[in-house]
Amino acid sequence: MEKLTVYKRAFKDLFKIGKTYYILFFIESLARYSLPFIGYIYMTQIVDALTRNDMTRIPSLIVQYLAILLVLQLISGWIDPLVTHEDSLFLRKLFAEPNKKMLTMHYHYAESSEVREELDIINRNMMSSQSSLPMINVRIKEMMPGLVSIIWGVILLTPLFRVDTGLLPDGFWWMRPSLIISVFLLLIGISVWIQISSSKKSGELLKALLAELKESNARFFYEDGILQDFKSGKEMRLYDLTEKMIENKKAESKQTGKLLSENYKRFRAMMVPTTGLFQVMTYLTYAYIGVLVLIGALPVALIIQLSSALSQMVSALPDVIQHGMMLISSPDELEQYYAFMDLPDEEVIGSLPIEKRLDNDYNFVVKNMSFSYPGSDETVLKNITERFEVGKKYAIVGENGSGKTTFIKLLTRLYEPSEGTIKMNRIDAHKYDLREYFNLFGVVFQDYHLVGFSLGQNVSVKPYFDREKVLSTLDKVGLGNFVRKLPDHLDTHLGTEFDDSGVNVSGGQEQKLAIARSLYKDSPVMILDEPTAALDPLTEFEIYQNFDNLVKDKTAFYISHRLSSSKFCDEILVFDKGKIVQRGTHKELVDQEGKYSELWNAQAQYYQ
Ligand SMILES: Nc1ncnc2c1ncn2[C@@H]1O[C@H](COP(=O)(O)OP(=O)(O)OP(=O)(O)O)[C@@H](O)[C@H]1O
Repeated sequence: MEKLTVYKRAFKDLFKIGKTYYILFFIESLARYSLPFIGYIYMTQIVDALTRNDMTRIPSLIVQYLAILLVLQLISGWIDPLVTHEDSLFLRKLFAEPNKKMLTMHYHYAESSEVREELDIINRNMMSSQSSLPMINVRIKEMMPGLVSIIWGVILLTPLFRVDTGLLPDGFWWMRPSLIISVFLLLIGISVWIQISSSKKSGELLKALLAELKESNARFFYEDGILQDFKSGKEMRLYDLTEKMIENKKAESKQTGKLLSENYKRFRAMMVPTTGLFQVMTYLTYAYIGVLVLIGALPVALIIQLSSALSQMVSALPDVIQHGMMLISSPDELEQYYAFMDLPDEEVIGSLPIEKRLDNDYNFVVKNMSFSYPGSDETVLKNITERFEVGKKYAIVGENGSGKTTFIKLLTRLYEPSEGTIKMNRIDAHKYDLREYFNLFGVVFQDYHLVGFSLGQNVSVKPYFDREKVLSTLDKVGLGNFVRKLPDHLDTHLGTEFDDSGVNVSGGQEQKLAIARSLYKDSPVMILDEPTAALDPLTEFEIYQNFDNLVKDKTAFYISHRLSSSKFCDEILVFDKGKIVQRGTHKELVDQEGKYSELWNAQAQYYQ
């Protein structure tokens, strides 16, 4: 993307997300920073009236001035709290954008470590407001007083153009305002150029510095995350990690602080020539205005207006230039931000609606399916061809890393096959609307996540839910009575992060909640990936016994390392190194030579 396009897009996005905030902010800034200039205008007029002995004008000038002052103060006083409120809403929305994107982008990007690292960097950049969209926002805020001063400065300096040049003494032709203003503009141009080149240098220095700090920053935020996560508290205590981490953080903060303050000093040093030049220009212009008044080419009263406008403008200029330079100094981060935001979304793929069927007749056929994870050369699934019948229970077994979970990710379309097809009811699965396709599956993954909502909301995944249905689902997984005994029943918060009256459940109970969530969804296909790993043997047995009742006439896939569980399934698929090497009932496979009997016998010997 071209630099200019990136900035245009960034401004557009900022104004889109923070439209109300910016409108209020502009009005408030205009009202607040115009106040002194209104004062200069009226002071000039009052002094002018006094010098002309025109006393009748003075009362009306004072009334006008006070009225305008009151209106402007009322506007800024009334809008100020609104701006603060809108500002915090706007920043929340702005910071949420990349995280929202993470939830809408195609899943394979969201799972890639590179993309997650990019999100981390983008979030860090955003939090520090050193780059990316929040940086532009900060610069706009910082530039605003200066911009208002410059606009007013230009307006108030216009009387210079009305100077009667005929009054200039002979030989003082060079004092013509047009010439002086041209020299003035030229000097401003030179200062801007000096400032631009020093800002460029400082930008490069800052970039080099940030690159130097990249690793230490990443470690700093990673350790921060661990220190803040109460779940890591057990290990932190038992392995005495807290002290070490705090020491590391102190050392890193010290090093970062030192590097940043050195850079700041260098930056200040670069500013010296520009600030000096602006000062000299100010003095020269004061002298010029003085001479014009002395020779009678300008009314005395205008000294107030011209000199005040000039000093405000000249002191605002270096700031505006500096912030402007900072604003255009980080296109790389913006490009990185937009490369992330432009990753394809899930919705873009597939649009066919899925017929709602009460008989759950959704069948799946996998043909010559192979798969490698994006960016990896390893073929994780190799040429799989299988047909699955509606309403059957399938066990998926195999050693670690044999491809079981990956197969489920492809079946559920979290990933697309690299080769081959998955057909659902004889149509390519990727042609279906993805949201509707996802709804076909109730899944419990190994790394399931429950969130700090109420128990009822966790099971239903909805803010308002059918309490009877949730309780009967919890009964099915053996949690009903536990929840009924809690003082707040289904409204009890899961975990105590946000609510002290919440409940911390055991690993097994969490797993039961995750199973209940997938049952409540009542999808035609159930997938349970290691759903009983944290359950005690008795509960596990109960769940298996009850499995038919739990999944009813749904098609079910059941991944488990405890092979005894596969006995409850109609068929077993045995994965080995990315291939399905055996398929059949437990009875058929256990007596056959092959991977299944090998695994079965290996496990059985521990129970003899
Ligand atoms: N996101 C990923 N990116 C790259 N490779 C991956 C990713 N997830 C899994 N793999 C690799 O794919 C292979 C199969 O992994 P998968 O999780 O499907 O195995 P599994 O049979 O479910 O294992 P386990 O029994 O340990 O859960 C492994 O070699 C794993 O390292």
